[in-house]
Amino acid sequence: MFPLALDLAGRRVVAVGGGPVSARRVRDFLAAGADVHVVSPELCPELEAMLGDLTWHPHRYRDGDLTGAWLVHTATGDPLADARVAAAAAESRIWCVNAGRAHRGTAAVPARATVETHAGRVTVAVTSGDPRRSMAVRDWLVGRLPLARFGLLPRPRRGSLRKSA
Ligand SMILES: C[C@@]1(CC(=O)O)c2cc3[nH]c(cc4nc(cc5[nH]c(cc(n2)[C@H]1CCC(=O)O)[C@@](C)(CC(=O)O)[C@@H]5CCC(=O)O)C(CC(=O)O)=C4CCC(=O)O)c(CCC(=O)O)c3CC(=O)O
Ligand SMILES: NC(=O)C1=CN([C@@H]2O[C@H](COP(=O)(O)OP(=O)(O)OC[C@H]3O[C@@H](n4cnc5c(N)ncnc54)[C@H](O)[C@@H]3O)[C@@H](O)[C@H]2O)C=CC1
Repeated sequence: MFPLALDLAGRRVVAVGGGPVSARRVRDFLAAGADVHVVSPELCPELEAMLGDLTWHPHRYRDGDLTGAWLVHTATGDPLADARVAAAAAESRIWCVNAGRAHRGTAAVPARATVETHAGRVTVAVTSGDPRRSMAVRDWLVGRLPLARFGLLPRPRRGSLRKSA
């Protein structure tokens, strides 16, 4: 895997599936300023609460739903549906996170944490292929960041050390 930082601002991200895993990632896509479209016949309460900030397509995934997307995320709980989404994304050369099957997508979400400093945000991202290990390494690293060594001052405010996941 090759780590990249994506500028999602104003860009269409299509999330297929309306459950808690989709909700967790959609929350962060929205925080990054993405134009989020959710394709799912139903939404969990966390996604319902975000309805004012996203476009909901209330049906099961079908051909054409990925049109215009820069990034696709699929978490339907149905391996066949996820595989269909991932295959359509690959066909159109759109990066796709397949949350149900790590090795059937073309991208993965690393464990992340953002520290606010006087000079802006510093984000730590860890990927290892094993989410629990990545979370543990992320927690260890971010708890020990020697900001002063880099001439940075922590900017203490509510949520200044935010695990984004
Ligand atoms: C490959 C990857 C692809 C992708 O991006 O989706 C992937 C795949 C899978 N995750 C699964 C399970 C869980 N994942 C989490 C949590 C996180 N998962 C994240 C990333 C990734 N998960 C990508 C790898 C990134 C890397 O390289 O490390 C984190 C780091 C980032 C984020 O989500 O933002 C986030 C940290 C949240 C935080 O920071 O707090 C938890 C814990 C929880 O939910 O509390 C569980 C339950 C575990 C348990 O129960 O033990 C399953 C099995 C599903 C099943 O079997 O049903 C698969 C599928 C598979 O492995 O095939
Ligand atoms: N990558 C990760 O970090 C993690 C991944 N998972 C995996 O993510 C997947 C989803 O998990 P949850 O959100 O808990 O599942 P869930 O079953 O609660 O939600 C699935 C959602 O997808 C919708 N859906 C089902 N078929 C669809 C289709 N054909 N088109 C569009 N939407 C469809 C459902 O209506 C529901 O809203 C599971 O495969 C789970 O194993 C679970 C934990 C963490």
